[in-house]
Amino acid sequence: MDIKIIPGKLNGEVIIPPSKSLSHRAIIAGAMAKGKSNVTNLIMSDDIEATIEAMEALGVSISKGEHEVDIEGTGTLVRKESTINCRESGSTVRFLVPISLLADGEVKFIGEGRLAKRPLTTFFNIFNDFGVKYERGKDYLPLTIKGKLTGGRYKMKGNVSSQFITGLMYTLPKLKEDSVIEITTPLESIGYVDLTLDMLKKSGIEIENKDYKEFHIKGNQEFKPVNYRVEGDYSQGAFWMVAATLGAGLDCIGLEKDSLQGDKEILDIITKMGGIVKDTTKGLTSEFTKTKGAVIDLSQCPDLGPIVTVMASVSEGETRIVNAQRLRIKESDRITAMVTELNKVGADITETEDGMIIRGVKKLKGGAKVSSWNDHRIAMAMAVASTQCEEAIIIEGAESVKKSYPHFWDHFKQLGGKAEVL
Ligand SMILES: O=C(O)C1=C[C@@H](OP(=O)(O)O)[C@@H](O)[C@H](O)C1
Ligand SMILES: C=C(OP(=O)(O)O)C(=O)O
Repeated sequence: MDIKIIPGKLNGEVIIPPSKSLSHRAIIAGAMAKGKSNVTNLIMSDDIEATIEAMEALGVSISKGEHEVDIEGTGTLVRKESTINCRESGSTVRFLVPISLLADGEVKFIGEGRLAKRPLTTFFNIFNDFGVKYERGKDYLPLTIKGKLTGGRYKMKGNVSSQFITGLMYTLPKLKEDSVIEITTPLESIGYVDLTLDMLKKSGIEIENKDYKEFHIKGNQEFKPVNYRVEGDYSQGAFWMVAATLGAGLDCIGLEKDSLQGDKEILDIITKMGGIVKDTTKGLTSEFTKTKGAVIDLSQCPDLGPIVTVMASVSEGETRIVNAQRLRIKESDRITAMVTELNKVGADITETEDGMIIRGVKKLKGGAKVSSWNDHRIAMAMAVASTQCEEAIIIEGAESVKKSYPHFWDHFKQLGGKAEVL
C-alpha cells in the first residue's frame, strides 16, 4: 500500500497504543499459569496475534475480545499444533522457542518477511549444549525442534538480543532443576529484561538478578494467574513525542511516568537535544524547539533509532548515533534504511559501522517516493519526517505498520495528517 502525504502540521490528542513488549509478556505469563487470567488494553496487531496463536498451539485456551484476552491455563503446555507461525515477530519466536520445549513432541517454527534472517544462533548453541534436536533451513527458519531442556548453566552474549534471555526466563522456572543464565558480554536492551523480571515477579516467579551478569532461577516454580492492564507504549509514543518536538501540537495520552520501558529514554534524548518535555492535563507533550545535534547511544533502546534519526536530520549541527549495530538485525537493516530513505528527501546522513553521522538541515525537501523496507518503524518514522518536508512524499509499504500499530494511519489522519492511499 502506497500512501502520499502532503506536509502539514499535526494537532490534537493521541491515545498511545499499549506496549507491544508488555502485551507479549502479560499474555504469555497468563498462559503459563494454572487458572484464569485477563489482560486488557490490548491491540490485536500482527505480532500480538502471533503470540496468542502460538500459546494456543501449545494447548492454552485464549478467548479474544477487541482489546482484551481471557486466558484459561492449566499450568502445563501440551502441543496441539505441530507448526507455530511467528509471522514477523522476533519477540514471539525468541520467547516461544524455549517455552515450546516444555511441551512434549516436535514443533516447527516458521515466520514471514525478514524473520527467517534474524539470528537464532544463541539457541542453537544451547540446543547443542543440552542435547535438544533441531533442524533449520538455509536461514534460521523454518526451525524444527524436539527434546527437553534441563536445569543448568545457560551462557550467552548480551549484545545480540535480550529476547533470548526473556524466553529462557519464562521457561527455566518450570524445570525441575535450578538454573543460571550467564551473560558473557555487557547486556544491551537491558530495559526489556527489566520488563520480563517485573512481569514474572507479578506472576509469582522469583529470579535473582546478579547485576545483569547472572540470573539465578530456582526450578519447580509455578506461574500465578494475572489480571493485567497494559500501559502505553513508549516505542510508539516516541513517534508522536518527536513530532511534537518538531512542531506538532500533540498531547500524548497513556504513557506512564514510572514505566520500566527502556524506550522511555526518548524523553531524555529529546531533552538532551534541546527539547522541552512537559506534562499536560491529560498526558505528555514536548514543546516545539530548535533541537541541536548530540551523541546518542542506542545500545539500550534500539527501537528508537528510526525516529531519533528523523529528529537529528533537522536538528542544528551534527548528531552521531553510536552503538546501534543491532539495528541491522531488526525487521530491516534500520541503519541503511534510514540513511537511504531520509537522504532521498534531502537529509545529509552518512552510515557508519555501528550507526550514523547526521548533519542537520533546516528543512527536508521531500518530493520523493520512499520505502518502508516493510518495516513498521521505518514507515512511522518517515510519516513524521513528512511533517518536516517542503514537498509531498510517497511511502511505499505503508501497511507495514500493522505489525505493531495497525491504526497508526487513522491516528495520523485524525491529527490532521494529509495522507492519501494511492
Ligand atoms: O523483548 C522485547 O519486547 C523486545 C526487545 C528488543 O529486542 P532486542 O532485545 O533484540 O534489542 C526490541 O527491539 C523489540 O522491539 C522488543
Ligand atoms: C524489532 C521489533 O520487534 P520484534 O523484535 O519483536 O520483531 C520492533 O518492534 O521494532
